[in-house]
Amino acid sequence: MIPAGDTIIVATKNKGKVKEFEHAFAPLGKQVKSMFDYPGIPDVVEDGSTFAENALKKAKTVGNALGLPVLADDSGLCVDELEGRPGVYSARFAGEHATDEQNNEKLLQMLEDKKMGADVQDSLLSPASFVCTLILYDPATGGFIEASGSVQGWITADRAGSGGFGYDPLFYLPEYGKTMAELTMEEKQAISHRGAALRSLMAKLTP
Ligand SMILES: O=c1nc[nH]c2c1ncn2[C@H]1C[C@H](O)[C@@H](COP(=O)(O)OP(=O)(O)OP(=O)(O)O)O1
Ligand SMILES: [Mg+2]
Repeated sequence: MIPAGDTIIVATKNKGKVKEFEHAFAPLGKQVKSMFDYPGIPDVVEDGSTFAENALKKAKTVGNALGLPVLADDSGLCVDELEGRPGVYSARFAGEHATDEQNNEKLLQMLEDKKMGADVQDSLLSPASFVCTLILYDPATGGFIEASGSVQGWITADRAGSGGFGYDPLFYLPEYGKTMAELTMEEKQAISHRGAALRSLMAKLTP
């Protein structure tokens, strides 16, 4: 049930996600609308304990309000040395309305504090993974399809790159010798948690 028509509504207020969805859906001839196109829809309180719970809450709240099928994305960064944090709290790690920059600072600070005293002078601070859960929800039936993806890398103290968004400049991919923020949109889509989740969702939609 890929929503019919030439528009797909994504229940997000994140401009970085919007760009990635636009890039992914353009080849399918679908234009992306986001919460920037529906300013009347109130913020969804993301109080779930899993990415799936939060994605479903965003999808249902927005889909029911609009009476149209919507796609929602809940995603985040899970850092091994921090026992999986910030996880579902990634967006507000440094506070309720934290900027990407503030969240990145807090993450590096915590990891560097933790590493103090260790003899390793390594810029790679901890293994980590990005995780994304997508939900496509249809308010006409109440039904939804869920798909997830993840990608493994390392948190680096040597931040680099200006592409992408969020924690991308800190997320180092050893096999590329680059951070996620140094990849092109095509490259990021090919390996990212969101790219993987989108491919999984597509596979579930087209039997
Ligand atoms: O590809 C990514 N590259 C870098 N960082 C990323 C990525 N994907 C998620 N992240 C980080 C950003 C944010 O700190 C959190 C998502 O939080 P999340 O609640 O899903 O999104 P959000 O609040 O920015 O927008 P919205 O809820 O309106 O979709 O994880
Ligand atoms: Mg959010």
